[in-house]
Amino acid sequence: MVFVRASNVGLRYPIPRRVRLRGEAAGRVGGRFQTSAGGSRYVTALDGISFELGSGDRLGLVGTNGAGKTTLLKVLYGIYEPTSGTMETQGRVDALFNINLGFRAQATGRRNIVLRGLIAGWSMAEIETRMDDIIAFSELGDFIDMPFDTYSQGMGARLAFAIATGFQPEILLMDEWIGAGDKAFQDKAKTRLEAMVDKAGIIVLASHNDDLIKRVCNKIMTLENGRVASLDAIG
Ligand SMILES: Nc1ncnc2c1ncn2[C@@H]1O[C@H](COP(=O)(O)OP(=O)(O)OP(=O)(O)O)[C@@H](O)[C@H]1O
Repeated sequence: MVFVRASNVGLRYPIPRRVRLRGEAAGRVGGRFQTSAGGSRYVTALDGISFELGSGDRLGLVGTNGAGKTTLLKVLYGIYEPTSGTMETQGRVDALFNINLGFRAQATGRRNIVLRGLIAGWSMAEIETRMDDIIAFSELGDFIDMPFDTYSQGMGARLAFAIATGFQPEILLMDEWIGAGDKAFQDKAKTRLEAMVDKAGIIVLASHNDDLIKRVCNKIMTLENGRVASLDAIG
């Protein structure tokens, strides 16, 4: 069974001692500055976040700059442990929220496919059987044997998307990366995402693009300064 369960999740980033804050009025963007009883200072990026997702759910994360969307994706992916509350996920998770994350710059596209497959827990034989499909979907042709750091942003995005979906994650986490692909690729990517959802996966998509959210998602969560302002079904 595939699920995501967030219970009262909080995440605080420590503020280095050398940083001097001059007490400006609270801004419209970002998390909240807080000071603990012991005098340590934090940016509270997530505060009391609770929600549950099951098979076929596609959650759109929206909110102003600094509202906590990327931080929530990172907690979901396991990059950060919540500083309070619990985040439980069941299912194979892959992420597409920083195109360069998890790629070896000097390795070829082909080698990166192998490395990502191994990290996701697939055997070499299983990786080989998916390799042609991933390369074909990326449309990189001979560029697949060029080093990753020679790719344009959109080419990197194509490979990242082809890999993340090619290894059939059950939970796919994404942000604005999709804007990096050209129009033809975005259409193709959307069709592939829909097919993935049909197989009863979970998608969490953080975006400022309302159209994209409406096309892909069935739930929408608005974050405000790290808190859930609303969580609604759409569609
Ligand atoms: N490494 C860090 N150290 C300190 N504060 C951080 C760090 N990373 C993020 N923050 C803060 O956490 C808050 C939430 O940031 P986050 O990147 O999650 O926002 P976001 O909703 O994804 O924003 P955007 O729409 O601009 O991408 C912001 O106030 C940001 O300054």
